Amino acid sequence: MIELQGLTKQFTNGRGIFNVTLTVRPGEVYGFLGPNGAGKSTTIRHLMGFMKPDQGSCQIAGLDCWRDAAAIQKRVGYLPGEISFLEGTNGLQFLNLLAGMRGLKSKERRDELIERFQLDVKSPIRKMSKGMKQKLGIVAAFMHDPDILILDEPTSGLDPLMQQVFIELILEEKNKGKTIFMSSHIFPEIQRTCDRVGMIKDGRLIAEKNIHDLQSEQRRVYEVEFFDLNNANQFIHTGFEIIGHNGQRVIVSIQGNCNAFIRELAKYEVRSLDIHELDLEEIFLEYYERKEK
Ligand SMILES: Nc1ncnc2c1ncn2[C@@H]1O[C@H](COP(=O)(O)OP(=O)(O)OP(=O)(O)O)[C@@H](O)[C@H]1O
Repeated sequence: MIELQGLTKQFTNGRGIFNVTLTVRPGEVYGFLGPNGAGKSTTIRHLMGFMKPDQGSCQIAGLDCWRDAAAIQKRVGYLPGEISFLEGTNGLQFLNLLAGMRGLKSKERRDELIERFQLDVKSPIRKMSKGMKQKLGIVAAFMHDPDILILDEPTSGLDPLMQQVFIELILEEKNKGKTIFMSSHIFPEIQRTCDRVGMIKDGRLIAEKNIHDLQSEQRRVYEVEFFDLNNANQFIHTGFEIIGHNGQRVIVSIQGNCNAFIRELAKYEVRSLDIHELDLEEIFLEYYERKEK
């Protein structure tokens, strides 16, 4: 549904995106992760046809993002990273203007979204807070019920309650079979909504993972407290990766299958066992660190 093929854009300062190739399948929610300045917005601007690639191409639903930009902008629900609004309008006037441009007749979906996000649409846009403007941008992106959504840091500026409302909206859209590409810094929302994640760093896609694979290949950290100090001392020489040891307490890191570890542990009297599962943020940092070595 969304295809990027060797997408490259180098700015005069040498920064940009380089040879980005990825595919988002119909009905998939794809999370695009990366630190500040990694190239997420630049990639998204190419998808929306606002930038012409130096090399490579991108397509949405068979349309070329640069050549067929107008058709893409009409079809796709887009939330920019930084939204520019028309001066002197209020929220409702802005939404009406967009609805007019899209030839949108029904106001039902729009009003439902306004209600959900508790948006005061009568308020002049210049008086709106960052979060209010973000909610207005979300309503604008979703109100024409598009089957493809491209969202640049969609929850930026939203409070935790509204982040939750947003996650529920994404899950609903996903159930309806929508194709969603979204960039984010916020790991729990990616973890809860996305099927696959791509990680971009310095303009290059450094990893692409199915969210379940990412979770299953992840490392777990076990904190074991033995009854007997001798047992603890014995255990640390059995070949497992020990990342901490203090008296009867031993901290062990296990990648993947934990059977051998459980079998070894069963030989001792154990007072307590705590398991710490790395969350997506920690996994992501591990990936970055590995790539740096
Ligand atoms: N028009 C431009 N001219 C020159 N450099 C640019 C331009 N747009 C982006 N860049 C540079 O390209 C790199 C990628 O920027 P981009 O905005 O795509 O990053 P991002 O991943 O969206 O970051 P953030 O999370 O901070 O929004 C940055 O180093 C940025 O300074």
